[in-house]
Amino acid sequence: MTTPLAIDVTDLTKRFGERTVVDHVSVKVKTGEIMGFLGPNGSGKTTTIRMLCGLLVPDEGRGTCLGLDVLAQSDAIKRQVGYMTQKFSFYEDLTIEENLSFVARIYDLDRRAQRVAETLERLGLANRRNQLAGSLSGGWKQRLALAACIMHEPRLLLLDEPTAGVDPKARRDFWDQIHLLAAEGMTVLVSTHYMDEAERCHRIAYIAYGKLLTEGTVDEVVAAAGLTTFALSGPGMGALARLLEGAPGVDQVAPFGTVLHVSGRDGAALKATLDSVVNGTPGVHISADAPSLEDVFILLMGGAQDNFS
Ligand SMILES: Nc1ncnc2c1ncn2[C@@H]1O[C@H](COP(=O)(O)OP(=O)(O)OP(=O)(O)O)[C@@H](O)[C@H]1O
Repeated sequence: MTTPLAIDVTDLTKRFGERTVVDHVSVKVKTGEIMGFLGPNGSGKTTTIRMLCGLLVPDEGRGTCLGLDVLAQSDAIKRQVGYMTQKFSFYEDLTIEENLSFVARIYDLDRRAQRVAETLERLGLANRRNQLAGSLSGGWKQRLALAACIMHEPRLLLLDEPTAGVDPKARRDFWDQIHLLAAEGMTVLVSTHYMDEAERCHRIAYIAYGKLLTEGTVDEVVAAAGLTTFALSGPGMGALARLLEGAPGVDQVAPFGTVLHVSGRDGAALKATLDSVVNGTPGVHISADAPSLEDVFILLMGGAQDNFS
């Protein structure tokens, strides 16, 4: 049996005044899939996500979200969406449980006490139910925010840069939780700038200047970029980086700690440049390396800027 599509949209376009902010974007997301949206600041990720779930009406395009028409049935879609924005707010002098009860009342949910109890349990907040929200660390605050937006049992969860400013352990816990929700059948759309978050998504889409440049699993996106990458290490990496910038076959030079990643789409030209430039530099070690997602995104961003300017 094939998994049904939670999202199936074609040519979504949004203009603000003269500017086309999202330009004919087509996306399919399966039910229970975690889809990450990446791209430079202001590239249209949030606008795309908001159109996908009925929060914003597209100027062009068509399609369905949760089996409902994104143009004609946006109100019905919205009711089945949980949206965790970057800036979530609580009453700091209310406990976790009181905050959730308050949210349940605002949204006029039925079975309020039961929903609050179930959500506390589901997100591992039950032991802390009496703790004041104002005294929580960043990671627990974020978990409370997640609890607040899944209490009405949405089928689609939108996370806008969910772990900005949260420490690595809390980020990992948060992502474990997101995977549990997805395994229960919730579809999740995430916008992020973090490579480690991207790598936790089932699929990713890269958007720049309103255009969808690539999408797929991390491995597919890396393979589709067709990059050859070499890792250089040894003395004088700074000087070597300056020599290699813009040389034939070199599309990008990026330091990763003490190692220099040098990448290009023309593998033979890149190898020839490295042979001639690095030859004669004593102590420099070169090895072929797998391109990282970050290498690919930096390249895509550079290419998009060239096309845009
Ligand atoms: N309601 C609006 N009216 C006018 N312009 C808008 C509106 N909403 C967004 N924009 C503009 O559209 C562009 C895309 O914004 P969007 O928030 O979708 O980008 P983003 O990729 O999510 O960015 P970031 O990574 O910075 O959050 C930006 O230039 C933004 O200023």
